[in-house]
Amino acid sequence: MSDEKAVTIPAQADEPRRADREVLLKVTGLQKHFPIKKGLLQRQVGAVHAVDGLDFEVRSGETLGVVGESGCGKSTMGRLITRLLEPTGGKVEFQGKDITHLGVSGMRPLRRDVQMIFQDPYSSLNPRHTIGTIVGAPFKLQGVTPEGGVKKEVQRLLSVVGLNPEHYNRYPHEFSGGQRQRIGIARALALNPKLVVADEPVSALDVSIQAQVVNLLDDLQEELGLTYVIIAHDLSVVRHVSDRIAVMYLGKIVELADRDLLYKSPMHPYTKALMSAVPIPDPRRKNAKSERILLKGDVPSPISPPSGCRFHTRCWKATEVCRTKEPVLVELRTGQQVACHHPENFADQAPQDTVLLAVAKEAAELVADEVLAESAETSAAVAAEVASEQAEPTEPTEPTEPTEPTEPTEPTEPTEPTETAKTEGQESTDK
Ligand SMILES: Nc1ncnc2c1ncn2[C@@H]1O[C@H](COP(=O)(O)OP(=O)(O)OP(=O)(O)O)[C@@H](O)[C@H]1O
Repeated sequence: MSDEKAVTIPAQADEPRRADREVLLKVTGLQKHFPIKKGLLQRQVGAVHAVDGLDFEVRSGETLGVVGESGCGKSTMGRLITRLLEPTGGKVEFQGKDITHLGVSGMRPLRRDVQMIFQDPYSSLNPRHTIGTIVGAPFKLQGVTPEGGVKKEVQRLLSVVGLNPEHYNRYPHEFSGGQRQRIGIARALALNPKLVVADEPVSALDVSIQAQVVNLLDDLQEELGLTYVIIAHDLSVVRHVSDRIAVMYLGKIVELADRDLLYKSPMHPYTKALMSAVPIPDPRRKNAKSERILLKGDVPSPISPPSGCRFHTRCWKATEVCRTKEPVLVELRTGQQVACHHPENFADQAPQDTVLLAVAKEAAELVADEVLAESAETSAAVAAEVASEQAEPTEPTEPTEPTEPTEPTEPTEPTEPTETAKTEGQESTDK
């Protein structure tokens, strides 16, 4: 079968800048707390804080990658923004319209514009229906008759995703995993959506097929002008397709950055740990020793998340401020927001707080020495680079970043390389 046929469409010239594009999706303070009920009376005894205050926006035509370990709330976030779940708090706006609490009938017209692709192509397709019925179902549900009829349109969609249109009458079991995911993609595209939320679209697939499906999504985006939110637990999946990446930890975004910035100089220690877990073919690192950061234990329970910075129980940089004060997600560098008191590759945001917590010392034992040394070095080097970049414009004495952090009690010294080097050095010696 024609499963892995790639759809190649030339890249579009002079794309508008991201900032000039329409904000398609805007999420403010988004929360989902699943109640925990007990006893005969089903009284609520607690809640799973699956998503606990997300703020981000997605602009038309861009791809936002969302990554994080299992259980950090990625899927719940995906279901909230597609309104398959009702948020507990916060706001979801689509094209400027508040859709947070729209009911079934209110959501109906929007269902055309927002579609979801699911992780498991085996369970998401009804085995008793032909792929013609499956891909044509959205037309039936929405009462839409495409030009030329449903069959013709379904066959067109099948060929768009690289499947043989002649296989219209076949059943899902006759297809491989990669082909089934293509069927799922064809179904999601049927109504010509604006936003597609793909929840781990390739993680159930064989590694050899993953790249083909990711490339297909990429090609379709260019051809159809789609906007994606792609959820993955693995940074390698989102690396090549995302414009920006949000890193989630225990229901929160800890870092949200332009893809290149994130890979070049991750700021949150959690991002750095996630990245070090993925072998990245980087020629500059080919002679480097193993830089793996092993994270201690599992993600803590979202029923009672840790105080302050939720990552402090596993972070090798955690100090008292991390335990007591929740860091705010702020734009420390243009295009890079981070919620951390002691970011990597940047000036310390709480330089006065240098005594490591006991858990941090334990966590540091799992971090390779090279990483700890590199942490100190790169922070100094990047801060120096930032300082020299900022020295180039006409006002060489102006040290401020374009966007000011909103945290008023945390005065930052983003461009002071010696401060970073000193703080990082202090931390290293503290260990
Ligand atoms: N319907 C539900 N009722 C109660 N708790 C839930 C429900 N759905 C998800 N959770 C919990 O919310 C937390 C976040 O789950 P979610 O599936 O969103 O995480 P995830 O990052 O997508 O993980 P995975 O990659 O394993 O799917 C988990 O602790 C999960 O057990």
